[in-house]
Amino acid sequence: MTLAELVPSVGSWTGDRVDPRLWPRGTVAGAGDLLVGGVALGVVAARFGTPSYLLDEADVRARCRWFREVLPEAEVVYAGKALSCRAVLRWVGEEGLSLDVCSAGEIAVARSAGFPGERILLHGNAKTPDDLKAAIGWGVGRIVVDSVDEVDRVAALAPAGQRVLVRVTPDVEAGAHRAISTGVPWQKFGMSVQDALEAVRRIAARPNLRLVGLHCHIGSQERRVASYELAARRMVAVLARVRDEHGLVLEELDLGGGFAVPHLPDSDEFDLGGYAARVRGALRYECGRARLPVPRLVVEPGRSVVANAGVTLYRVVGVKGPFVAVDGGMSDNARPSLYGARYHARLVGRGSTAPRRKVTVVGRHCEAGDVLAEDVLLPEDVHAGDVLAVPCTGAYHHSLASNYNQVCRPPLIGLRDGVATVLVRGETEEDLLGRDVG
Ligand SMILES: Cc1ncc(COP(=O)(O)O)c(C=O)c1O
Ligand SMILES: N[C@@H](CCCC[NH3+])C(=O)O
Repeated sequence: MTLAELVPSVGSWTGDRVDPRLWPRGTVAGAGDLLVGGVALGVVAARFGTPSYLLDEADVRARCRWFREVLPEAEVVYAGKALSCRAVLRWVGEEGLSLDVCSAGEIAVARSAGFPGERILLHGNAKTPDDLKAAIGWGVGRIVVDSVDEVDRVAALAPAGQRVLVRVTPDVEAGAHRAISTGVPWQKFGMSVQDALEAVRRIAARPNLRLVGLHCHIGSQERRVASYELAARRMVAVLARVRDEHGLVLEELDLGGGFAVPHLPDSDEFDLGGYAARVRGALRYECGRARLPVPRLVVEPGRSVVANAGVTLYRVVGVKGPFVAVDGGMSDNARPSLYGARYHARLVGRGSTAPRRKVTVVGRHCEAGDVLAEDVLLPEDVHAGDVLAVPCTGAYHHSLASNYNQVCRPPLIGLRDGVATVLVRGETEEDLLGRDVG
């Protein structure tokens, strides 16, 4: 499907304003529809059905370049848990990013995409023997050790010279929700400074392991640059203790990801320029004070690479009072129910001059909490059969999708230069029944 086939008059695509922070860059409104990646959303809904996840390739690539340009001194590692499929891994790999994985399954996708093992980091608080074997089988560059007793498990399987990092909990409270705050002592990831020093001691005693750095990830959907700056300062203090107590000067400092993305119109983008300046300054200052060389910075963005490049299309099934019910829900977007996340929605595929009213877009699942978007303004004449587009759905939607109520998971459609391509096909009832062998 080409742009020319879809859009008879590109000149008419200049209608109402589309918030460029919320929708994929280059999204154009007009003629009652939105053009994303050069493709009209109403046409995509008709061709591929609903619900469908859409992903703008140019936008994903632009966001990869944004990280590399703003942080030229850093290694940028895409956190594949946000959205992992072969096409996306090829795009981020071509844009020069490394990759963070946390399971044998994610390694299988990376392998199948031909993502070089050398540029992969393995994470996980409970890496199974299969995860470790898959990682080592693909020759992953680095393994991030998450506990003291994991050192022995990694060492038992690792080849000579395996590079490792130690994950530290810097006691910085961050993240938009308790469930995604990962830098504090009361959650399961990483180690206290004391345990990290013990892990360093054990790693140093293992001839096949080479400790190259420390890691922390303070949380997700974090807006405050100051939280990262604090984490950077605390991590340099740990680097200094590793040097003082073990005589090791580590070359890398991985400060993780978690950079917040805008979910609603007019919300701010993460201040990546401010992050670069303040983290850079903090590292220089603290390393100078501790007489340490400034380590190579590693960052691990997931959502900020793919979230706003994604849009989900739903078809309205019915309207009841304030509720507009659609043909998807918590099986394709678990985030409102998991984290109280809020979303925007917009009518696409047809224009409407009807006055707007505040509605709640709800899903089709058997849960009262199956709410996709609260308090959104939609035209009063929205009715069954209409198509709604929900932006900011590229991260942790496809990857968190389920078959709740035996609903099939939607396809993932790539959009680029006016062409829509299936990246991951939608599930069918045959897929569901194929596993049910009892
Ligand atoms: C270790 C690690 N790195 C990076 C990320 C990426 O986070 P986000 O997608 O919020 O950038 C996560 C997930 O929160 C993580 O656990
Ligand atoms: N899945 C979460 C974030 C956790 C990411 C991994 N530590 C989200 O949707 O925001």
